[in-house]
Amino acid sequence: MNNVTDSIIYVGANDHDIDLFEGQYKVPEGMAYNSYIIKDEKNVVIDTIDKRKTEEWLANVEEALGGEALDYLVVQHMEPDHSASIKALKEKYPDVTIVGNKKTFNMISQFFPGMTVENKMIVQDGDVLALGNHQLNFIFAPMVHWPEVMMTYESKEQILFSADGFGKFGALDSADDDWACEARRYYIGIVGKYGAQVQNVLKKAADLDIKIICPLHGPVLDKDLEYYIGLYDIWSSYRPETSGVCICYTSVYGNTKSAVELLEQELKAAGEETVVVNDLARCDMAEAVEDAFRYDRMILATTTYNSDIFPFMKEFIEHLKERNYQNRTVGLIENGTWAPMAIKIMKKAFEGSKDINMAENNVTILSAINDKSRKQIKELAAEMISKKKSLDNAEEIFDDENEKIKPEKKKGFVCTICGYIYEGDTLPENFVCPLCGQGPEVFEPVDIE
Ligand SMILES: Cc1cc2nc3c(=O)[nH]c(=O)nc-3n(C[C@H](O)[C@H](O)[C@H](O)COP(=O)(O)O)c2cc1C
Repeated sequence: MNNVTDSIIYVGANDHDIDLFEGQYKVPEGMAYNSYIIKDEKNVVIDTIDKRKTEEWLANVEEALGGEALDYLVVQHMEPDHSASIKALKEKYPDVTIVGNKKTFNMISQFFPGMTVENKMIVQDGDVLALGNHQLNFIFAPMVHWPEVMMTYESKEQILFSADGFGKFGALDSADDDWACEARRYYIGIVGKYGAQVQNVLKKAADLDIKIICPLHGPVLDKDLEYYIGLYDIWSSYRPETSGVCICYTSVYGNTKSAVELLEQELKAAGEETVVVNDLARCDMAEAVEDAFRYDRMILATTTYNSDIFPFMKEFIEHLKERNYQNRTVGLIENGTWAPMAIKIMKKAFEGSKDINMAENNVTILSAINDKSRKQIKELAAEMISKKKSLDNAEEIFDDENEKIKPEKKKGFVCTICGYIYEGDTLPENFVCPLCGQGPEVFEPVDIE
């Protein structure tokens, strides 16, 4: 049993058997499902655990309670990797009071049909639950990444229980000690679409004095918190984190791949330090998506395929758009043997995306590289070098007195059910969300980058 502090005990479990997390993410280092017990006059467990580890978790809870009663279960997130063991816990501790918000209990009735919750506490954003010395402050975090999500700030020991926020892929006993890589792939994959909502939560958290962050996946974070919060601020405001070029390609017979290799050589010869290359047919798609968001520039290289683009490239672009890919420079390379049209199709795909700076010097290969396309590749490399952003001011613009001014944020309202964002200073009366049909009551004000 690992103690987070004298009164806060980790009761989660590692899962090394899971092959795909959330049905799509490869997790070679497994997953940790975290849960925490707070011991005080009233004892609390923060979230349950995936059904794959219910028995181990119940044993951990029992050991941590040491024969004392369990008074509360706080349900921060209803996704089954956290809520699946609610029924089992209730059977073992029938007097436990379940703490959640209105949406939580709607979902409980759906995931556990027929289960009655006799002892429930429905909390509002900002409500406080006193446990004795400890005090739980509930912070709603809608669409980070489900509608019902709330975080919990324990104000005596200054601990933020951050639900899925600040989590990462990988079991706690895995050899992987590079937090950022698997936290970035996890964030961009699972939370990436909801940058505005994460910014909302970061704003609320900025007013708190936080000493420890206890996420529902990955390690407890108890030092250098500004590093982790800083990364979340970059990721959730869709700013590039690292200067570099991410090249993602597909190639059936190797000619488009040769063009990518030539471009990579040209970029490195011109002094580009970081060039990462992903073969979309063979790489982990989530890793390629992570790279696309990490770097400030991207090259997409693909074959024309039955008058469309190659399937893996189509899938990749959809993954980027679903996660609001924006604020990047993009260069395109197409291959075609009788009617190349990949550049036209890829440009169209990004038409609705924000702040995509399409390169002027794109490349068309007619089956195999020739002198003309070789020259285009050199020109594209030169343009990508010239468009390198110095990231310390990438997101800021300088006025003529060379004063750093932040681009002003626009006002908007976010639907806490589906994440749709309405841009405008006021939300029209009786506004209905075009995505999920909910009314104005589910919208919250948000600043838009
Ligand atoms: C199944 C298949 C369908 C293709 N469809 C088209 C097409 O519709 N239009 C076109 O100009 N080229 C088409 N091509 C040719 C490719 O775009 C490309 O020129 C060729 O595969 C060489 O590039 P690679 O070596 O990178 O695969 C097709 C190729 C394959 C294998």
